[in-house]
Amino acid sequence: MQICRDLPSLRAATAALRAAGKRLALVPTMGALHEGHISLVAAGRRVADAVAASIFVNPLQFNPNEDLSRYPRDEEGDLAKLRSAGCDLVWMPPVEAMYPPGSATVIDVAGPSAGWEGDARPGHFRGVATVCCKLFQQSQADVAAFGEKDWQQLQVVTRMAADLDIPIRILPVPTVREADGLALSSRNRFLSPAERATAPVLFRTMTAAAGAILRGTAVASALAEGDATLRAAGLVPDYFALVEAETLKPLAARRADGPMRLVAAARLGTVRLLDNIPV
Ligand SMILES: Nc1ncnc2c1ncn2[C@@H]1O[C@H](COP(=O)(O)OP(=O)(O)OP(=O)(O)O)[C@@H](O)[C@H]1O
Ligand SMILES: CC(C)(CO)[C@@H](O)C(=O)[O-]
Ligand code: BAL
Repeated sequence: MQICRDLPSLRAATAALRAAGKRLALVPTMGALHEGHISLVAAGRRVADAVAASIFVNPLQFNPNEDLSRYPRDEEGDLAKLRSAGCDLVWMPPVEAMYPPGSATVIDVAGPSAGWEGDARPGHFRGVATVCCKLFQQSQADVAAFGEKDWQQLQVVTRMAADLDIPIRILPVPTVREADGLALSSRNRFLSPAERATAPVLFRTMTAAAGAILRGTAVASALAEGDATLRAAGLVPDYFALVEAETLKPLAARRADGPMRLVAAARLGTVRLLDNIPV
């Protein structure tokens, strides 16, 4: 497994793969890797000949009041996991290599960036879209794997790549969950044992609300009941909503003309849990 920390060495490594006729899959991450990330590497391996993972905690997608400084980092553990997952290349640039002095270009994706995470974390998707566009250009990958766990991010990145005519396929990968339903996330390590025991209520409540909507319960009452269940369990929801799957536009009633998604974010102690399921 080759480790690249500067752009010339990444370019040389990917050029060699292309010269050998290999298709490259990119797995963008912020490190602190878990089985969710490893499933992205496995998905990449299924559709390409080589997999490059990036590890970069992107300051541009954090607000000043957010948890950039306490974002978990574990370079040694991450590299060991990627090696045993069969990853071929790791791109881990320092911040100055990603954003050299004088950098002045950002990417704003309207449409799916609006609302939900876009409201809760102003500027977040500008940072995500900008760094993903740079990662696509730097790696020249054929495919990029993204987890469905960050559903809105997946739609923003898909829209951005299409709008900017970037020749890359965005590959969605299903959410990996603990046995009790909690979606794996690097931030779960900050849950206390009591909070960890409570956390699966989010997935259970979403599943119940999706079932109620499919059985014909009015969308507003299914969502209100879900919100109340979360609050009763000690979570503080930022949102609990039914949306059009691709545009993230809120739905006040079931749609018959395309896929729907239930999206939710809720705070539990100092941790913000994020999840979504199809309806
Ligand atoms: N449980 C999961 N199942 C599938 N993919 C996941 C899962 N968790 C994260 N991913 C995907 O891994 C990629 C990198 O995500 P990231 O490094 O932010 O991990 P994370 O665990 O979501 O961390 P955090 O939520 O604390 O930021 C994204 O495409 C994300 O959707
Ligand atoms: C896609 C990503 C690696 C961009 O920094 C990040 O938002 C993440 O880890 O989901
Ligand atoms: N998974 C999205 C990365 C972030 O929380 O900033």
